Amino acid sequence: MCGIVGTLAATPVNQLLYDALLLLQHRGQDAAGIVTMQGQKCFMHKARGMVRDVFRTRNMRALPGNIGLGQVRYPTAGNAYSEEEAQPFYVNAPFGIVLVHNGNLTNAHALKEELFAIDRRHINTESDTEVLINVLAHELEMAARDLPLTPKEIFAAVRAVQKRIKGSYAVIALIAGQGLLAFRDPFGIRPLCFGRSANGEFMVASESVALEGTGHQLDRDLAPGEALFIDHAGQLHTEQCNDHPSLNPCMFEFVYLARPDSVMDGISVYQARLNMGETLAQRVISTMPPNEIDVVIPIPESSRPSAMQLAHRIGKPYREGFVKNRYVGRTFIMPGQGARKKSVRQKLNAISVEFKDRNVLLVDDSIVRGTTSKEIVQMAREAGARKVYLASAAPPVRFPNVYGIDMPTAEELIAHNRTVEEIREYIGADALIYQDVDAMKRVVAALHPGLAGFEASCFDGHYVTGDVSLEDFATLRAQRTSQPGDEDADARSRLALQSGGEG
Ligand SMILES: O=P(O)(O)OC[C@H]1O[C@H](OP(=O)(O)OP(=O)(O)O)[C@H](O)[C@@H]1O
Ligand SMILES: NC(=O)CC[C@H](N)C(=O)O
Ligand SMILES: [Mg+2]
Repeated sequence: MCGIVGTLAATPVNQLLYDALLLLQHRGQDAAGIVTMQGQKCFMHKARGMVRDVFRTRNMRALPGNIGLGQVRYPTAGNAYSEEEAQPFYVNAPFGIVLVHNGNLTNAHALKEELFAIDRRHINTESDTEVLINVLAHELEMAARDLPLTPKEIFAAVRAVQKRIKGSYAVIALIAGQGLLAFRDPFGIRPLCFGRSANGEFMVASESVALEGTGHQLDRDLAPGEALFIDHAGQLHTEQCNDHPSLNPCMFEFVYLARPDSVMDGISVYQARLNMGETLAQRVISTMPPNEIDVVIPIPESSRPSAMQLAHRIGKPYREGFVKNRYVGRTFIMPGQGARKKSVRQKLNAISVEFKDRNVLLVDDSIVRGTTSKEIVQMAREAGARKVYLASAAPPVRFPNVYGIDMPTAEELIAHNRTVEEIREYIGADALIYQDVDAMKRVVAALHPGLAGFEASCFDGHYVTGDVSLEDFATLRAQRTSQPGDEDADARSRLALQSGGEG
């Protein structure tokens, strides 16, 4: 789940893109990049790091032009440590294209070979986004006749792209001298919305919060499979480019990834989290007498709405027992377990008075590798808690994710092949209560009657695109367990395949 944004305005867009990327920073902390265009020329700056560190004044000055796009990266394919895989990507032919991508292509490895053998295109990194831009470039070349490109030709190219690429993708691209293109995968797994400012400036972004925070009003989400093209005159064209679109947004966006003040596919993320708190409260009530709980304490940041609603429902006080160091980023989206583990204690500190001699119910939005919960339960005990109960607003995370959340192997998941009792023991809590998967789907779906379902594979093992092969699992797993500077991902991928594929 990276954060992507694109904009077309009547004045320079460099600051606008920077501001939008800051609003999307929670979606990717590893690298950031912006491209602007003036006439036919592209100006790019990208590097590893957070937005504030990547863009200095001199970099901002070197980004002229009234049209541009940007990305904050959370690496979920390819190599997390490679500067070259920071986005945007650029290809010079045809026309000059730059592109940003949120999601994961599950067939990137096969496409890479196909691109070389048939389309004569060389891919120089492990990034699935480099594959994607080359597929788009090839299909645009096939569809285009004369300049300027027509929306019809562009949408024909997107249609052809959608036939070749598999997995999840929300994409924004600029075609030099032509305009801004955006499209979304036919299952609507990754989010993408657009809106306008009062003076007609246009913005497309991963989350509505990026629009609102930069003075734009949300128009609507792109439909699954739909493409949008804004030509240089600012004229908006849209077209459905898929014959079988169906809306299955990623459940993990509602659980953790998105900001609570965003509205995605018509669903308020905040309301979804409140609803999860409500059903979690019912589980708590049916598991243990609420009288055994003195206080409900959220594990900051993402669990707050669910914890608040849970406390309200069981009639117990909601208190802030942990203070978050606001200068430490999100732990879960850091690459590498070492960094994640170290930063939990740097990030959260307990306020002893809220724990001393009390039975506390800690609430988190999710338990993935168990890194946070294990530390936090220990910290609650050290702060003097009598009993430490833990509740998770999401069900157990048992299956790897291939659509843009960095959990490529089952073994790293604390709930994989473990019973709830075994997980409780590992974490060291006195009781562990999980959300029910069907209840979660029901209460979030209730906020949008038009949903086909959810991409909730990490909870239920069902992969909505229906075409993820053992080889796809193995390739991703090999890539994502590679170390900095490790050139041997392909060899490991073959080994993993021989030894049985899926995590
Ligand atoms: O079981 P784990 O592997 O530890 O992963 C789950 C934890 O990671 C996330 O927090 P994070 O610190 O990333 O962000 P937040 O501040 O938005 O809650 C999430 O909210 C859980 O607390
Ligand atoms: N999480 C994402 O959207 C990542 C995009 C792309 N697969 C990358 O790893 O750079
Ligand atoms: Mg958290």
